Amino acid sequence: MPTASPLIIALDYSSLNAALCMADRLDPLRCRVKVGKELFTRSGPEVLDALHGRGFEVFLDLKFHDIPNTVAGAVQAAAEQGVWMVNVHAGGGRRMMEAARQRLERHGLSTRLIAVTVLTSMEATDLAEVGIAASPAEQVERLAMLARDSGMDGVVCSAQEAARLQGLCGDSFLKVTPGIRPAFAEADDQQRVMSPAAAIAAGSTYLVVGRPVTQAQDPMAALEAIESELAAKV
Ligand SMILES: O=C(O)c1cc(=O)[nH]c(=O)n1[C@@H]1O[C@H](COP(=O)(O)O)[C@@H](O)[C@H]1O
Repeated sequence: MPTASPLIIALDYSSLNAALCMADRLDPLRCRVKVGKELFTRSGPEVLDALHGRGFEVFLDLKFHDIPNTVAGAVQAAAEQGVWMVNVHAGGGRRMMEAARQRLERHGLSTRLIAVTVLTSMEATDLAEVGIAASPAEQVERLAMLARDSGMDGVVCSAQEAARLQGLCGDSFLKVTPGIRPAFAEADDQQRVMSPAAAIAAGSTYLVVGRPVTQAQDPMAALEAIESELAAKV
């Protein structure tokens, strides 16, 4: 039975053991989990089997960005390992995203496929340095429309852009929002942040939360504080 919770806990750990210790304290009925580049590079697919075995739905966050054929193969490989969601970079363009979508369809794979727009660690000056004159909000909007037209199920964006995308792309287009910072947490390297309750109110479908929980002195208390904040808003 998939959880109704919008929370995705980022298991950004440097070892399989550390990630599974955290997972063992979490409840698959109350959250999903995310496996990213560091953990996957260290542990390989074993971590996916271990998390699936514990009943978690897994977002495999490897942000594929390459030529269409390579990305299509990587997305197929992820989906065949049973992950719930996988992502690519929208900046890889229409042909790359369409190839990934077609590959999943051809093999009857139902893994959710989403595209990263503008990383939540970036602000306008970072975009300017890589030659993008648009504001983060404008660039997110552009890439979200391209992602939608290229067959993506949704996008990764900051919650600050979620309300605008809700209007443009509709309810069923997933808005997966990292950069979630409850009042008790530091921003760390995130630039475009929002609190859990504000993010849901803005139209986020899923909230990706890492360090505010995983680096907290008491991770379970931090998670419960976020759950209470969300429950108070319902
Ligand atoms: O695709 C992602 O998950 C992602 C995209 C993005 O724009 N920003 C972003 O922070 N993330 C991921 O979301 C998680 C956020 O973690 P914390 O900043 O620790 O809450 C990390 O695992 C990032 O890799």
